Amino acid sequence: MEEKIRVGIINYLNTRPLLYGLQHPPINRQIELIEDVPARLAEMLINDQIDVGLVPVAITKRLPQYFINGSYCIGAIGDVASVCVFSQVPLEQVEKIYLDYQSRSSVALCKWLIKNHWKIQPEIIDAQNESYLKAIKGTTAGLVIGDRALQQRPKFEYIYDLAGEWKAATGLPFVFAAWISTKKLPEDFIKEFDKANAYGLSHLEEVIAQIPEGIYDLNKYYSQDLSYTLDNEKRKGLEQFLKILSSPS
Ligand SMILES: C=C(O[C@@H]1C=C(C(=O)O)C=C[C@H]1O)C(=O)O
Repeated sequence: MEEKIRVGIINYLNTRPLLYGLQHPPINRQIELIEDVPARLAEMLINDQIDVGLVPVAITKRLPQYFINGSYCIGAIGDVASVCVFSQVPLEQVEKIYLDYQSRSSVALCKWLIKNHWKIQPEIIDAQNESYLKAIKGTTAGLVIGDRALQQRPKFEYIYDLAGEWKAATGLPFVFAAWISTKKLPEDFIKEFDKANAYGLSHLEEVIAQIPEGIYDLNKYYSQDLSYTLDNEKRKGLEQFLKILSSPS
């Protein structure tokens, strides 16, 4: 039997439509799915433990060569809802900001926004584990991504959505993660893989039906907040972000 292609995928709700597609035939027979948080998937790609992964685009600067596969990504045209700085006070009064240890792209974006868009000078702390969520209070704010961000939303008066802030700063959509590999993948595989992504995205009702009802409207999340197509505008946004990351700050 042919060896399976190891595919790393984020274990948040944001990927569930893509996951749905990948769990269906024929692609499901060709791949082994490995689920983890974005920062861990990035390490797995760097260490050759996966062949392709929906990994944070910010880590491409650590790869000697890379390929962006297919026509789908985790992106947003405006507010994304699940990547935000949460605070009890307005940004101008914030003294410390914790950055999410599960993230790579949003951490880099947040640092850039702090310096170039918000123009504030808080102390920046890299969170090490989940306990930082409890430290977000008073003049201490925190960047939180994924499902945990959706859970934080009702608890905070001030919410700064990073995709919306990027859009305000640059006029462009933002790409958080894309299907990145360090080696060229077979063309026919990419074609099937892309079809599977499209299949999942065209079955949102079924995807949502599999998830227990929570605190956020998933129909809105999948069809308005997140934007999965890696179109020209997103590629422009991605290019601009990668340029920022490679320029000395
Ligand atoms: C939209 C999101 O985008 C994510 C943010 C990432 C990052 O900051 O590195 C990576 C993958 C995505 O899961 C989210 O997590 O909610």
